[in-house]
Amino acid sequence: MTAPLLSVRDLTVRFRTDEGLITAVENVSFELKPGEVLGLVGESGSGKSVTAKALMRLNPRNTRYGEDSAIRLTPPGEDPIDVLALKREKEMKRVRGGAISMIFQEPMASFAPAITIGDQMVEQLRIHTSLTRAQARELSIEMLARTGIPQAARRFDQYAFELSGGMRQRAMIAMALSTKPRLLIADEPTTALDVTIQAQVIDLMKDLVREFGMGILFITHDLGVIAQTADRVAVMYLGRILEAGPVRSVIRTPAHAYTRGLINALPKLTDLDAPLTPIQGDIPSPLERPAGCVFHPRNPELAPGSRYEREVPPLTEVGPNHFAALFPEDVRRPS
Ligand SMILES: Nc1ncnc2c1ncn2[C@@H]1O[C@H](COP(=O)(O)OP(=O)(O)OP(=O)(O)O)[C@@H](O)[C@H]1O
Repeated sequence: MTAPLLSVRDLTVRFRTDEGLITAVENVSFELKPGEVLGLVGESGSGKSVTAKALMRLNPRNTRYGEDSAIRLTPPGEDPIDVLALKREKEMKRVRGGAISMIFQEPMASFAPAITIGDQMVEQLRIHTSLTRAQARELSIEMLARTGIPQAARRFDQYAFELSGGMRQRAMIAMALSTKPRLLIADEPTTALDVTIQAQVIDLMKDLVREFGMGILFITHDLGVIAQTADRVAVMYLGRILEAGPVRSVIRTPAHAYTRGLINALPKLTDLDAPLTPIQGDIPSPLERPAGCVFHPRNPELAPGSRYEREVPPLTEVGPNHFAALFPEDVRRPS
């Protein structure tokens, strides 16, 4: 069995604020193998970005991690890295931009406006590899070309604002992958792109995963994108994973009412007249997290006084490698 590249155990992330302690992520556990794409899906505020940033220790100073929380990164052939135990900036460099690269929704955020794309790529390679300047230049141009950027050598000398949106996205991916990270975190990387370019970028990422054997954590609120991209998916709501499993199994046979709600809220191309059915109610403030199952106030399938109002349901196996936050007696077995 392949050892997991990433193992997240009981991750709890809280923020100290003037209004009190905010719990953004609570007891989240998952694993990612080399060459695997794990989708993290959920509505705005569910804790996806906070989880991703914890993997690179990018959360701000007011962050408090749970005492039992552990994030372990094991790059193949290297010693494991206990990410939450890293103390100094120098140690964190091994993770940030080294073992892990991150790409964001807005590529402008990844590029400094007054430095050419090429200079930034070379700089990053010089920090994380032992390549000479000339070798770093050569590799950067090759990576730009690999991501489908025409005239890569000319683009290398341009600034981010000189590129179109789709082109910038590709340049960001080229930069993130040039250091050959073991894990790529992609936070809503295609949301701002039009659908054709989105499909191209997704195909490109899948090719590169296969070629480099890296793992990808793909974060999005769009289950449709996850269906196209991921091998496995974890569904988050208010800081908790409510369902996780192989992507087909979760989308075809969702076990949790929240996942069913997300699926029913998707437009159906086969029936354009069908009304969209949004999940009822609003996401509560993280300062007022519901007791029991965090989704219970919005769950139309629960009777008043249900156990889910008081007790946190465990992640129970509902199918092969497929888990949902349900008490075992509520798991519907296919008849
Ligand atoms: N530095 C911070 N201080 C206080 N609260 C924070 C901080 N960072 C994030 N939060 C809160 O943590 C919760 C989870 O935020 P997060 O950004 O991870 O959600 P998300 O699922 O990524 O949403 P989106 O899809 O909108 O990016 C939110 O309620 C957010 O307001």
